[in-house]
Amino acid sequence: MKIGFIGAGSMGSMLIGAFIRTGAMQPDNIMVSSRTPSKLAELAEQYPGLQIAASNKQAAIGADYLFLCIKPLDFRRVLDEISHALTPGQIVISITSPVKISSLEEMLPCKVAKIIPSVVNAVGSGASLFMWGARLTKDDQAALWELFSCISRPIEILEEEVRVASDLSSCGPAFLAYMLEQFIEAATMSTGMERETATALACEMMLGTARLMLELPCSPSELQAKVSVPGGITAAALEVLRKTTRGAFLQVLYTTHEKFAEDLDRVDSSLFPRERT
Ligand SMILES: NC(=O)C1=CN([C@@H]2O[C@H](COP(=O)(O)OP(=O)(O)OC[C@H]3O[C@@H](n4cnc5c(N)ncnc54)[C@H](O)[C@@H]3O)[C@@H](O)[C@H]2O)C=CC1
Ligand SMILES: O=C(O)[C@@H]1CCC=N1
Repeated sequence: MKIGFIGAGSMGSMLIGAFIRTGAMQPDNIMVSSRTPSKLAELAEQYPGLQIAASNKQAAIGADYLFLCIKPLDFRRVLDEISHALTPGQIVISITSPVKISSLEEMLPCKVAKIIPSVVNAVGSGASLFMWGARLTKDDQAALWELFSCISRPIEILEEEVRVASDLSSCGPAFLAYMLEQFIEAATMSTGMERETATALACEMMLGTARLMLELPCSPSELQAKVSVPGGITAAALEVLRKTTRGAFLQVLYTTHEKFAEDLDRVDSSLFPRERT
């Protein structure tokens, strides 16, 4: 078994670490290439046995799975380097939303899957968003599903809904971290509570809130009702929160979708410069 990774930034390193820690991958089976050599040295030191590739092509040759953990506008260069080294039986996994499966299948001779991870997969939590390329067999799909089950909850989505799904699953941790930051800041500023205490309370609360909604299960409104004693403190404060944040997430989604539409155009022009511009 050979597993190649191209790109060892935030997501490449996260996936390698999570797969190794859960025993889903052995370091000896992994070969990584990246534009940033310091990241590669760090990974090799952290996971003895992991191999550093001299080039992207070397990481690609003979890999059963090849993860492309690079940004959308880096795809053209990397695909040009590796496309001739790939064969039909290999599986390329792209983790980036604006590069379409159809584009990858047009440019590569192998099978393709698009799987969007989330930073929270680092702790075996969160979802991974699955979109299948046309060349994958049922066995390929089952094997990828099992692999990602070790670090996340795989959820199949339509490629057309990748933006909103990524907003919830992959951008979401940043959005909620921002809101927690505001909550913690308010607690420490207004009462003088230690930041460490406020942070621990807020994090445990967030973890428990999500678990309760999934495990009980209950809807967000049911959970609000459970906590809000009639005429009590939470109900009064929720009114303030509703007024001050109304429409905030519609604005957030409007922003991500607008940026995504621009990215799709830029990626398409970079992948197919003559044909489609
Ligand atoms: N950061 C996140 O939470 C998530 C990111 N993604 C997607 O994952 C992709 C990677 O994101 P990050 O890891 O956060 O970015 P990053 O900037 O941390 O890492 C990108 C890596 O690609 C390497 N690279 C660039 N050009 C290269 C080339 N020609 N050859 C070899 N390596 C090259 C860079 O050296 C860098 O290590 C992006 O497309 C992003 O949209 C998806 C889900 C979540
Ligand atoms: O901010 C970004 O563009 C990436 C996509 C999903 C999460 N991070």
